[in-house]
Amino acid sequence: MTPAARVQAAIEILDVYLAGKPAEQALTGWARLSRFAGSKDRAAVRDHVFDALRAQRSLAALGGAATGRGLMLGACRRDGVDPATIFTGEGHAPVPLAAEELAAGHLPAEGAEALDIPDWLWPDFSASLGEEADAAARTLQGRAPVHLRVNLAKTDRAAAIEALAADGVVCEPHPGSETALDVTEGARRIRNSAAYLEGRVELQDAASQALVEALPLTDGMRVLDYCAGGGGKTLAMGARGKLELFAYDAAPNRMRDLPERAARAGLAVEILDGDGVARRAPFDLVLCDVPCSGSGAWRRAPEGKWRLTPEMLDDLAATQADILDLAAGLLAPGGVLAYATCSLLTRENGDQISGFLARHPGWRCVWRRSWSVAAGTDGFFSAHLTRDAKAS
Ligand SMILES: C[S@@+](CC[C@H](N)C(=O)[O-])C[C@H]1O[C@@H](n2cnc3c(N)ncnc32)[C@H](O)[C@@H]1O
Repeated sequence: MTPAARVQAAIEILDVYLAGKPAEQALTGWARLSRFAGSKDRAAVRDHVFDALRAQRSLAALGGAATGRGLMLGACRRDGVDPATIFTGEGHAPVPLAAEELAAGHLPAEGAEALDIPDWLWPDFSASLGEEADAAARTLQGRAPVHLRVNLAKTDRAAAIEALAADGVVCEPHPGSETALDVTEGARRIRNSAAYLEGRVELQDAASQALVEALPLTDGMRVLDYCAGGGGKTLAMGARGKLELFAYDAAPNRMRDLPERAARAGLAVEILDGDGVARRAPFDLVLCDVPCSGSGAWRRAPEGKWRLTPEMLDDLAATQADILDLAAGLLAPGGVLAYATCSLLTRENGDQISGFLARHPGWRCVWRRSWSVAAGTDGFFSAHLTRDAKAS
């Protein structure tokens, strides 16, 4: 495919997304009908689509329309590419721009539009991040780094770097965590590398790893990952010591790959349903990596930024509080309730902790930390809560 044909494919996919289909499904639908597209074409089209989604609002302003063509025209204008070289109408290129399209478009207004944050969220976003708000929003307009977690139960960082390099994946240690690698070249080869296939490394953001590194885990502990999802943090916890590991998720289907991933990592994880959680309680540590806005990870999942509504945020906040209240009842005396989000919003972070402490006298927060996207990781928040011995 020519560069212009790739842009035309992105335009078509973006139109399907803008009509309401999730971007991944729109991409898969296009790929199915486009057997002629090679792997480089597919990767380039995907990059166009996700680059446009991260900056959907500002590109629509620059391109004069919230359509596939408007977004890709906005991208040309933003990147200093002459649109006439792409919108040529030759072969599979986008048809030439009409006079109205050429005349449309404006510089995005300073603030939420230029920074690609929904208007309704901007007050919350800027209050949560203070002086860092603009820089964080700008970071979220760009691509996310690719990080790996070295499974210390199987190898060490230096050996993992060497093994990955042999398969064309170039990495360097990431300062955010002792297990983290920053992939600087060859990210698309990771899934076929021997180190990945043999469970010596896993894909995981460095802040996720640091959050698990901070958990007070010691051998023999009974640990429940209460919102386990795909189990990224379950496995990271398992690599930290000889734990009795349990995983639960309200959507059990999300844990479907966990047994295979655990086996690859050399770990045993008992998957529980709701009754199983009650039966196997109490636990020494319960990690609640709760459902959230995902605002700290909007570089990876930019659709979340545009699909989030005030009502969804209200529902998420209520669920987060419910999960904390329920998980508190699953702990053994002296146990630790660990809360985590990949959110940048105070409402989902510090406010949840103060709300919990207000509802549960006798509990205190013994540790908390935020990770900013400016530090080259996803944005995360985590806090550890425990109950005073007298109150147990
Ligand atoms: C942020 S994701 C977890 C990601 C996962 N810990 C990881 O590291 O890959 C949040 C998870 O919480 C689950 N969830 C949502 N509501 C829940 C609830 N009320 N109780 C338990 N899990 C819930 C979702 O299905 C989702 O998988």
